[in-house]
Amino acid sequence: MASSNSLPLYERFGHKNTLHKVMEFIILILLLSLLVYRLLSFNNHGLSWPIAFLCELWFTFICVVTISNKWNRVEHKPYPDRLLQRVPKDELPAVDLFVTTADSELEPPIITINTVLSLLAVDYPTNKLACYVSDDGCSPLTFYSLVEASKFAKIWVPFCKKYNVQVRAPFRYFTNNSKLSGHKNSSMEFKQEWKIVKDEYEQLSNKIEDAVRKSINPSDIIESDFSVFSNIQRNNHPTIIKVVWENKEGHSKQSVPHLVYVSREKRPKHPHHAKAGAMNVLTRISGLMTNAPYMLNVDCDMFANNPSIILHAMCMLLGSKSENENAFVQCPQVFYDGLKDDPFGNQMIVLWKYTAQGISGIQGPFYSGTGCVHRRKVIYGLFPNNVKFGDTNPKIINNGKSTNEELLNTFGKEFTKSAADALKGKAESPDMLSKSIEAAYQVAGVGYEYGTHWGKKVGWMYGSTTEDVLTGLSIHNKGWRSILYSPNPPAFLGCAPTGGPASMTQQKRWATGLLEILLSENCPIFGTLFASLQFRQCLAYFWILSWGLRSVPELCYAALTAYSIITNSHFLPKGQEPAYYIPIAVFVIYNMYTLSEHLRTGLSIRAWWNNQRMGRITTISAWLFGVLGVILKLLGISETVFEVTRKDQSTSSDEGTEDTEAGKFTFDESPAFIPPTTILFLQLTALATALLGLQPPARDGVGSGSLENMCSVLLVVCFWPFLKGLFGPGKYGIPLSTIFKAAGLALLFYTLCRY
Ligand SMILES: O=c1ccn([C@@H]2O[C@H](COP(=O)(O)OP(=O)(O)O[C@H]3O[C@H](CO)[C@@H](O)[C@H](O)[C@H]3O)[C@@H](O)[C@H]2O)c(=O)[nH]1
Ligand SMILES: [Mn+2]
Repeated sequence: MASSNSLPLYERFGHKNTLHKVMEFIILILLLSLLVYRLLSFNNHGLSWPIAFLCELWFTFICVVTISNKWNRVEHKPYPDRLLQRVPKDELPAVDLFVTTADSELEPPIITINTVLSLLAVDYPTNKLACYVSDDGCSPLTFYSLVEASKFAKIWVPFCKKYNVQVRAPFRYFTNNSKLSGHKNSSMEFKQEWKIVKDEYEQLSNKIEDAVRKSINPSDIIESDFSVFSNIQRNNHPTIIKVVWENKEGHSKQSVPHLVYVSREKRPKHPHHAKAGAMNVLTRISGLMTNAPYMLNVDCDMFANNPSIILHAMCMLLGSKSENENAFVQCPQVFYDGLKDDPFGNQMIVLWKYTAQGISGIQGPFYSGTGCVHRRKVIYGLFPNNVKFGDTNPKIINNGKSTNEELLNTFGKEFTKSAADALKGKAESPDMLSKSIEAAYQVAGVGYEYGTHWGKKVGWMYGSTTEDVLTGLSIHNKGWRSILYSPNPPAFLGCAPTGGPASMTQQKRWATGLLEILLSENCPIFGTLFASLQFRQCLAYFWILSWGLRSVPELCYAALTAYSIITNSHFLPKGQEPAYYIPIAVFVIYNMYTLSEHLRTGLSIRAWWNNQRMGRITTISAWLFGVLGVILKLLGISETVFEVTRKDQSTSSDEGTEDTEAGKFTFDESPAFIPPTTILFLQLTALATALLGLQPPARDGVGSGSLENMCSVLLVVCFWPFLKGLFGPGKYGIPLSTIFKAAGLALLFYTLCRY
């Protein structure tokens, strides 16, 4: 792809942020002085002093890591026009598109097919794309929906390209443009086509809705295709691979990319490795069918919102100085129809902006599971120094040699040739998908991976419920870099979980998975010591992998607050000491700092507050339980499982009544709600003790003071949703059993404090 045209295909811009850096340093200095104060006054205080010291040591360390993470924030800008000038359209590299779904109830098929349709319609030559859908739910409904969607795609894809439609997920397109009036394009032809396409989409969604409601049996419709689904159990069934649509027309205005449905074999006694397992099967099947050198993967709810995204990603992957620089391009996770002011604190807008851009300036963003384009070679375990374009003897294992035997041991028999081709950069694929179906069945079986390196050295890595971070880490360990790309409009949009329980499930899984990595042989420290992970990237990984661990110091600090008031002792400096102002200053500056991050991102004060509050709630509920989950796993008592997050169907505008309720916190029987409820009870008890003058006399003359009281009030304010939950009806109320358990724990704590 050499060309005289030497303009770069993408550029990198740094952000200066002096004010933030100054604030970060002030906070760090204040925290350090608090530590010094603790050390100087270590004697004459009880047990609360060392506990507070350890907590503050942790907070200080996290502060240092955060400073490192955000030190050089960078952004990237691609130049697709330059790419198109340099590479003729039909010489652009092929890209395989992966969509995963796992449960047709939690992940309604209409959502999945919208994602698929948006991918099929991206602005990229259709003969260079192939879309593979993995269905771990083995659901005939999902399959039926895909078959119907592929028929609709034949008018949808050409329509989008002809009129340069911006949002190519039809459900979004038609809710945003539900009336033709006010549309930019007003030609007669457009109006007619728009109406036809809209009608067709309505029919499609009605069909799927009907099928979901069981009023029609999908098997009546395409019988022969459906027989394989009869009497099938989700967790015990053979592989099903169906070429839903094969593009035999090449690249033309009317053509639609290949679409393949895959439900890999599942057997109760064989581990399936959740999403990581599904991704590896997709990698192999696509390797046999199309073997594209690049692979995009999205979760079933993450539709392509920016039709140029693949072209843009290609700029960054093809435009690096050498091919051995960037392993993958990750787009931020952005959500559509996000609730106003982020009441559940899970839209992560500030996180993606400040932290991810910062890490982008070190070795590159973490791989976050969706909205990411990988080089296939990288997924096959290649090291950057082994990649030479068209290298005839690629080395997978970093010892300089790769024999056929190595390939066989690594990838398995049926896959040796495909892997060798991909590693060599040979882009030959069979001219007919159906020719490779038989081999595809073999690589999708439960037994295929035994004796190979899938999940260990190549492919998506096993051993964590956050397989994404683990897979990205193994790539960074090899010395690869990665790129964060945040285009406007956002590349992909998905659904953020709403309601308390769904958020808790997700956060618990993340905390578990991340901690699993930290406590395994994949701990990033080894990556820095023995492999090519940069030191600051190691810190960045530590920052995310330790999310769950944060619950411990936060819980201790909250408990100390109550303990001090109940026993009339103190763990924070007293009014007459100069150190009194340290915690106050930390509190004020830290909040100004986070507030300014939110305001600069265009978010409201309310959104800032919600994020602060949910930060505290999530940490001592879901994250704490994540830690417990890992401890149980380490003790061999239980296994960690991948619980899929519920994806709510888009709340359309006519459900206005629901809106005000949507942001309200909801509860279920989950034990994760016990610790926050307990903490709330403890603070209320403590404050009541203080207000009613029931505190025992202070032992050393200095009892609890204003700082402890302020802390306690602050905690009550943070846990306000739980206070309301004590009295809320139905799902808005904390279940009685949870309340009793929490009250019991609080009483136990109180008694232990007093005696
Ligand atoms: O056994 C499984 C379980 C899940 N999935 C798919 O994995 C994706 C992510 O699941 P979801 O429940 O939406 O989890 P989230 O917490 O929203 O996902 C984030 O976190 C996960 C790791 O915890 C990553 O895998 C995801 O890519 C990332 O978006 C979905 O497409 C699922 O269909 C499977 O294919 N098989
Ligand atoms: Mn998701």
